[in-house]
Amino acid sequence: MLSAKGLKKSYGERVILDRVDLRLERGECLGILGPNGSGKSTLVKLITGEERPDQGGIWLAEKELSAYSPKERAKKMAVLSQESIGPVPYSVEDVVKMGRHPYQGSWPWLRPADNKIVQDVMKETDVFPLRDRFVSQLSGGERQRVAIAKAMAQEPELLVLDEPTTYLDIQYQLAILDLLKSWQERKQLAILIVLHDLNLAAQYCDRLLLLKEGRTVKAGKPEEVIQPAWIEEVYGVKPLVIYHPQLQVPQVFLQSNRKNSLTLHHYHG
Ligand SMILES: Nc1ncnc2c1ncn2[C@@H]1O[C@H](COP(=O)(O)OP(=O)(O)OP(=O)(O)O)[C@@H](O)[C@H]1O
Repeated sequence: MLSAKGLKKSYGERVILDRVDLRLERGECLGILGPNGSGKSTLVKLITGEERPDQGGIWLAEKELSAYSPKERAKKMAVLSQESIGPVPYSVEDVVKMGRHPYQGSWPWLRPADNKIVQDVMKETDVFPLRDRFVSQLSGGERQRVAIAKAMAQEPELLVLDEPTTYLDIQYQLAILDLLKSWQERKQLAILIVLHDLNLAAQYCDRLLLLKEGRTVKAGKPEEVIQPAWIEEVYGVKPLVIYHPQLQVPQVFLQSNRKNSLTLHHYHG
């Protein structure tokens, strides 16, 4: 569905991404991990065509990304950022309808078949009861569901998300990721997702790519990537990695670097 080879990007003298390769099959979820400033969002910008690489190539469904018109590209790929829909004064239904833009023909642009898709995705994402509300009146979690509904209405084959759960509480984080997972399985959707939460990434992603200073340090299945040595190399912290008792995926337990000194302090009264 998506492949990238030898991606390099610099801003001025600074190399932000250096020889990054990736491959994503239909129906697969690839998580991009790495510390602040490691180049994750820059990688996303290259893949969505917002920025061009200095070197290397990107292929979307076997065709070079730069060969797509914006409309053709939008039929293949939908993009969702942290705050993908601002507090705009449009109704939820109008925003979801915007997802049908790439399929817009001549007037009347929203055919009955388009309208049915809009109604169906609003029900699937549970925003149907909110359909007449202004997006500006919704909570962050509700807005993110609307953003997903709009992306679903676009009927992409690849969905690219940059930290979609950052501002959400744990209930909404799981709700959004579960929604994406079922969409992935039902439609064989390919997902490329930037996540900061290593534990959620290990649970939801089929493969992970770990970046440090613009380079791939490790790529592979969660059990290959979420290992103490790689985490320490990339983040500079010493985690405990334990397998989830029910899901059998690696989970990271953090412990403060100050733990020993605090214990000593306590001990000496
Ligand atoms: N347009 C730009 N011009 C100059 N430098 C930039 C530009 N965009 C990003 N950078 C720099 O590139 C580096 C990587 O940024 P990027 O946003 O890709 O990191 P990230 O891994 O997504 O970080 P975070 O986890 O904090 O969101 C940072 O040091 C950033 O300051």
